[in-house]
Amino acid sequence: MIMTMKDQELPFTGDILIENDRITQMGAKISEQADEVIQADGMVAMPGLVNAHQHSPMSLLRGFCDDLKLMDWLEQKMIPAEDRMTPEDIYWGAKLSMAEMIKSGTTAFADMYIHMNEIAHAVEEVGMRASLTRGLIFLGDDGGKRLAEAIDLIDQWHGKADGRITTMFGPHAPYTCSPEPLQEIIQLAVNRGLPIHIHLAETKEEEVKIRTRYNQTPTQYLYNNGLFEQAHVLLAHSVHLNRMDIGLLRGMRGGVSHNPVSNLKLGCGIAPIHELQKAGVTCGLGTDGAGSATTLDMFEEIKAATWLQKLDYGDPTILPARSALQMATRNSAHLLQLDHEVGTLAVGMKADLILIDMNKPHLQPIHQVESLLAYSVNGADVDTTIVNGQILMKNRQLLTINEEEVLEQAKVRAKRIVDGI
Ligand SMILES: CSC[C@H]1O[C@@H](n2cnc3c(O)ncnc32)[C@H](O)[C@@H]1O
Ligand SMILES: [Zn+2]
Repeated sequence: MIMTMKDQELPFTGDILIENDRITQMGAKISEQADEVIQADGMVAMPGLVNAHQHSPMSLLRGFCDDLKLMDWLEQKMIPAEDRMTPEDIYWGAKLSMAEMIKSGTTAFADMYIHMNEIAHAVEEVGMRASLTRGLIFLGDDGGKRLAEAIDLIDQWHGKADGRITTMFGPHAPYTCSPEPLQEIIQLAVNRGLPIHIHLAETKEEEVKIRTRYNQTPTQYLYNNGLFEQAHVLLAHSVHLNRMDIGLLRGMRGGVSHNPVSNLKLGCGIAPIHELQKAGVTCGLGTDGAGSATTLDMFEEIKAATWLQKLDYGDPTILPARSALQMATRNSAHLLQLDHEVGTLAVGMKADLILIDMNKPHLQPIHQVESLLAYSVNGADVDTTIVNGQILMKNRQLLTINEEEVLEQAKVRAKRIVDGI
C-alpha cells in the first residue's frame, strides 16, 4: 500500500510505503508498484494514538450516572452494573468502544476489566492493538478465581492476533489490594516478565484511606510493597503525589497514564505532569472508561492535558503542542511496552497510523501543523486509521466493524444492564 501526500506545507510531504505490517519506505516519491494506493493529498499522517488506560466495555455505562464522587460512583453504580454484565455484554461493549476509538484515531489501547476473554476475541476480530489486563479487586475474599482468570488470559492471549494482543497483570488499586495479594501479583508478574497496570492516587479519599490503613501515601504503599523494584508498571492517574512520592517514582520502568478528562469530570484534581516529567517519569495519556470520561476521543485528552498544566503553573510555555502529542503516541506506547514498534512514524515501525483531513475551516491555514494537531483537531477529523498494515477505517467508514449492528446491540444491552440500579 502507498499513501501519497502532496502540495502541502507540512513536516512530511510525500509517500509512505507499507508492506505487510510495517512502514518500509518514506520519501518524496516512491516508485514501487503497490496493490493499493491511498490518495491522501491535503491530509496529515501521524502515528496512531495510544490510549494508555481504558475500561472498554464501560462505554455501555456512558452517561448512566454522572456527577457523583468517585467512590460512590464506583461502589454504588459501576460495580453493581458490572455484576449484571454477561460475557456477551462485555464483547459488544468492547466493540462499541473500538468503533469510537478507531473513528477518533486510536490504534492501540491498554484495557483493564472483567471477562477479558471476550475483549480479546473482539480485539482479534476488529484488528486493533491492545494490552489486556484482568482487573483484580480483593474485598473480603482471596480472589483466587479472579487471579486464575488473569493467568488464563495471559496464557491464552499474550502475543496472539499476529502479535497485536499483549497482556499485563492488574491489581486494581492500593485501596482494593492489601499487601498479601499485591505482593503475590508482583511476584507472578516478575516471574513471567510481564508489566503491571494499576490505578494510583486518583482522589483525596484514596489518600486518606491508605493513610488510615497503613500510615503511608498510596505511592509509598506501592513502593514499600516492592512494586517498582522489578516490574514495568503502568500507573493510571497519579494525581495526588507529593514531592517525596515523585522522588519514589524517579527511575521507575513504565510510567504514568494521565487521564485529564476523567480527572476533571470526577473532580479529582490536576496530576503533576510537569513535575513528573522533570523527574524523568514517562507520562502517557489515556481516557479511562467512557463511564467516567464520557468520550474516548484522545484529541480531547491531548487538549485537556496541555491546557491543565498551563493553567496549573500559570505558564503557557509548559507542555507545548509537540510534547502533548508525544504523550499520546510514543510515551503511551512506552507504557504499553510497545515503543520499539509503534508510536513513531518511521521506516521499520509497525504500520499503525492515521490520516487527518485538514481541508476544513477549523484546520486552515496550516502555519504549524503540530499546533493544529494538538489544539484544533478533533477525533471526527480522522479520515483513515491503519493498524498493523490493515486499514480499519477509510473515508470514515469502518471496515472491520459492522457499526449499525454494534449500535443496536449496545442500545439493547445497556438498557438491560442498568434497569433497576
Ligand atoms: C475490576 S476491573 C476494573 C475496575 O475499575 C473500575 N474503574 C473504572 N474507572 C475507574 C476509576 O477511575 N478509578 C477506579 N476504578 C475504576 C471499573 O468500574 C472496574 O470495576
Ligand atoms: Zn481506570
